[in-house]
This record gives sequence, structure tokens and C-alpha cells, in this order.
Amino acid sequence: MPNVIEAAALTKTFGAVTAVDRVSFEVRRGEIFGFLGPNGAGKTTTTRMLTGVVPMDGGSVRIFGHDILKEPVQAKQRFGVVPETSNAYVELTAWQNLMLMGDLYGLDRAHSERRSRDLLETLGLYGRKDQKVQGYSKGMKQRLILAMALLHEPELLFLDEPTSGLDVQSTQMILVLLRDLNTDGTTIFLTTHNMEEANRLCDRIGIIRAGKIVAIDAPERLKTAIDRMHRLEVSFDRPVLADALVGLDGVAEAYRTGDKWQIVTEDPDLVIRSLVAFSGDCGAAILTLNTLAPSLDEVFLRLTGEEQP
Ligand SMILES: Nc1ncnc2c1ncn2[C@@H]1O[C@H](COP(=O)(O)OP(=O)(O)OP(=O)(O)O)[C@@H](O)[C@H]1O
Repeated sequence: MPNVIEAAALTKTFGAVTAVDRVSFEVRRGEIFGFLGPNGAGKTTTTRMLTGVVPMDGGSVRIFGHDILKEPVQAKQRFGVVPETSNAYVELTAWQNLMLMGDLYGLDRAHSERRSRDLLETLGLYGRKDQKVQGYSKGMKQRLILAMALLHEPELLFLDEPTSGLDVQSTQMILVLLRDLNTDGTTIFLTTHNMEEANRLCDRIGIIRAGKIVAIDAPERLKTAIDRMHRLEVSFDRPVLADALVGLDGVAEAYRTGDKWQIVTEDPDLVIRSLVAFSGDCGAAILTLNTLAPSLDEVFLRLTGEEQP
């Protein structure tokens, strides 16, 4: 399957902050690619470079083979963008915003009108089309922005946190439309905080942490990786050193939370044996020992480093 997006060593700095640090990945034709990361990880900055809104300091982006800096018009004709913050004019009605967008893309008026009506009907906004956008709820605004991004029938759609802070009804409408678009062949690049949404929707997920990609894989494969990792919680009757625990057989990570230690491992059985031997060797008695089942959220938090104090 040919690549629709090719990002190579994409880099952006703001003063001393490297917001995006040599990020490379490909998005294949027809897939829904989820881009996940905690606040400030670099998702929006990456999306802005991919869509040619801000220039990169290093690296390159090709969209359908067109370099976003050298051939921006050819690239931009092929994609639509739902940005993080609304790009609709609040003084205008939904209909006027759509007509304006149609003019920007050079669509003929009859085509713009036909397509706008279809999109507004699908997104439950047709009855409110002549109302100024300033009277819209957040969910209605988001649905309008999606309609604006889809007006020129792009083959690729970028969405930055499309359902963040929306009610269930708007979220559902947007997710159903995204799935239908994808079924009809639209490639989708989606940034989100929401692991469960990404899990339900995406063919592959890229996880970014502090400007760097830490994992790219299909959700099921990420889950397999998650399922391999288990967490144990242990406490001792006297202080022990992190280095001593990290050095034990089977321990992938060890960190302290309050008076307990959290241990990440692929092999809980081996770790429990190691802990018992360690306890005997150093004379620190085990007070409590629990095994905790892994969850999807945990893996995301572990990969993005947010879990550790
Ligand atoms: N225009 C800017 N000037 C200075 N620093 C910026 C600018 N834009 C982003 N940053 C910094 O770059 C880093 C990445 O920010 P970015 O908005 O891309 O993250 P994000 O993953 O989209 O976060 P969020 O989920 O909160 O939207 C952050 O440290 C942010 O403070």
C-alpha cells in the first residue's frame, strides 16, 4: 500500500524547547492513524508541520509524494484539516462559512451548495445552517469545522483532538462519520488523548513523548505488548534502594510511590521469587505484595513516562 504521509526526521524548536525531535513515520493509504501523547508532547506542532501551517526546522514532509514546502498547493488540494482551535468565522452563519470555504478551494457554487447540504444533514446541522456560528455549542462548532474540512472531498483528513470536550451525541456523530469516510477510502490522521477512542478507531497508533516517537504499532499489537507487562506493588519494613530492586531478576522498572514500590515486569512469577530471595538476603521483611492487572491506559502512561512521580 503506498504511503500518503511520509514524515522524515521532522524537527521543530521554540527557543530552548525542542517541541518535535526527529520524528519519522509513514501513514499508508486508506488507514486511520492515531497520534497519541500527553499534553505538550508535540502532537499539534507535528500536525502543523505536516499540514504546512508552520515550517519545520529540520526534516521533511511528503503528502501524496508532494513536498509540503516545495509543492504546498498540490499537497493541500488533497487534504482537509480540522484544527485544534476553530477556524470558523463566528460572525457568519454555518452556510456562509461553507460557501467561503468553497470559494477558497475554487469549487463552483452549485457543487459547494450540494455538498454543504449533504454534509450538514449528515452532521445534524442543516436545520441551523442560517444561524450565526457564535450561537453554536462547542459540539456544533466542531461538526461545522469537520464539514468545512470535507467540502472539497479530500483524500486525506487531519484532525487535532476532534472529540475533546464534546458531548456524547457530537462525539458519536463525528466518530461514525470518520468511520464511514474511511470505509469509502479516506485516509485519516487523528491526534488524541483518548486511548480508548484510538483503540476503537485506528489501524495504527503512534505514541509521542516529549517530542519523540516512543511506539508505532497496531492497537492489538500494542495491547499484546501491554499484556506482557505486569505491575507488582511491594512494601518492606525498612528502606531499600531503587538500584537494588532494579538489579533483581525479572524487574524491568522499579519506582517508589509513598511507602511502596511499584515494579514493572514481564514475568511476575520470577519477580516474586527474586523479591523473596532479596528480602532474605538483606533482612528487609516484605510487609505487602500485590499484583496489579495491566490496563490500556497504563501502557500509554508507561510509554509516555507520565506514570512515574
Ligand atoms: N508557538 C509556540 N511557542 C513556544 N512554544 C511552543 C509553541 N507551540 C508549542 N510550543 C511548545 O512545544 C511543546 C509541544 O507543544 P504542542 O502544542 O505541539 O503539544 P501537544 O502534544 O499538541 O499538546 P496538547 O495536547 O496540550 O495540545 C510544548 O512544550 C509547548 O509549550
